[in-house]
Amino acid sequence: MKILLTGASGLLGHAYAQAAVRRGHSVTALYNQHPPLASGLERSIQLDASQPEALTALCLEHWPDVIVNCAAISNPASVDAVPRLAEQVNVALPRLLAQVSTHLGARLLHVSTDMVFDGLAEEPYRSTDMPGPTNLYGQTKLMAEREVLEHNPEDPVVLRIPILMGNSPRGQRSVHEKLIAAIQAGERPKLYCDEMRQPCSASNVAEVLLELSERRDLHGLFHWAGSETLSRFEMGQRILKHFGLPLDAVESACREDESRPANLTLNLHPIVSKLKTKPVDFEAQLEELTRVEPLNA
Ligand SMILES: NC(=O)C1=CN([C@@H]2O[C@H](COP(=O)(O)OP(=O)(O)OC[C@H]3O[C@@H](n4cnc5c(N)ncnc54)[C@H](OP(=O)(O)O)[C@@H]3O)[C@@H](O)[C@H]2O)C=CC1
Ligand SMILES: Cc1cn([C@H]2C[C@H](O)[C@@H](COP(=O)(O)OP(=O)(O)O[C@H]3O[C@@H](C)C(=O)[C@@H](O)[C@H]3O)O2)c(=O)[nH]c1=O
Repeated sequence: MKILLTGASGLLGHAYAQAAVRRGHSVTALYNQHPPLASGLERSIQLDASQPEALTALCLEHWPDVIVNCAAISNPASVDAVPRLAEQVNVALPRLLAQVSTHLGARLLHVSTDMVFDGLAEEPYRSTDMPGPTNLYGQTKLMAEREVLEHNPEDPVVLRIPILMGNSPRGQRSVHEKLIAAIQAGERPKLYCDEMRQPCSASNVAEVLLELSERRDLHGLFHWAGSETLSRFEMGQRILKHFGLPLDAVESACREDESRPANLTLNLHPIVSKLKTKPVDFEAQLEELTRVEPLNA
């Protein structure tokens, strides 16, 4: 298949590009500031999502079978810092991709987040549960879901995912990379013992996205996550243990404000029983981590 991938230089986009190339698909990778590092790409094209005209022209010229959207201003602090750009990348871009993919008859897969929920539920969140984002990042991602489902009514996939583990292309993005860098910079990070997450590896989510790219019969709004829920403090302790670092290099803390949802555990039905790809536990996610120099060092 001809796949057009946005956000190919990011943590998830890089993992998806590698998986899709391995499966023999033709991947055209879009990026903004950082050229993608995956090998075997058909083409890499610099394209700022805040300039929609160029993207439309590219889609019409390239006419992909599948469009996978991994581009975003991808965390709450960044969205708060650049709200206008976040609206363009997190909301206007998915809307445009939904409109163009409908016109092309292409399959659209859009990545969303567990942070569309308020974190107050007693039970794991189902994909039919009422969202209630507690920060601007979650609000932009929820708006994007609605844009995709409205403008691509045919057979879109919106996949909500949790915080991702994994080795990022430039070695600065993911949980263990940020944690170890802070410790190496002499900090003693405070990790929240009252913030529960269901982390998953970028490689496992990439496999799910790839399977869904190929399974046009499966479409709609789905949840995917790891098989374990743990606190951010527990995640930190397990990462330190994995790398043989002293456990007292971090300290336990409680969340200071309600903009950080407490418990975002997701219910993975119905998709978990329909896919060959299975959720991975935290140990398997740790095993993937290597403290390598950034790929483009
Ligand atoms: N990582 C996580 O823990 C989680 C991520 N998600 C979601 O998963 C998806 C991927 O996230 P993740 O891989 O972490 O993101 P990253 O922050 O690692 O990468 C973001 C990507 O978006 C691209 N991008 C940013 N701004 C623009 C722009 N103006 N024009 C074009 N491209 C742009 C970046 O390109 P460049 O760097 O080249 O500028 C990069 O490729 C996002 O939708 C995110 O919301 C959801 C839950 C958790
Ligand atoms: C988890 C955590 C964060 N922080 C601080 C560090 C940082 O300044 C800020 C944000 O934390 P993080 O960088 O982990 O980002 P976070 O706000 O947890 O967002 C995460 O969730 C999903 C939605 C994503 O999209 C990911 O990109 C990931 O950034 O909070 C603590 O002080 N203690 C903690 O335990």
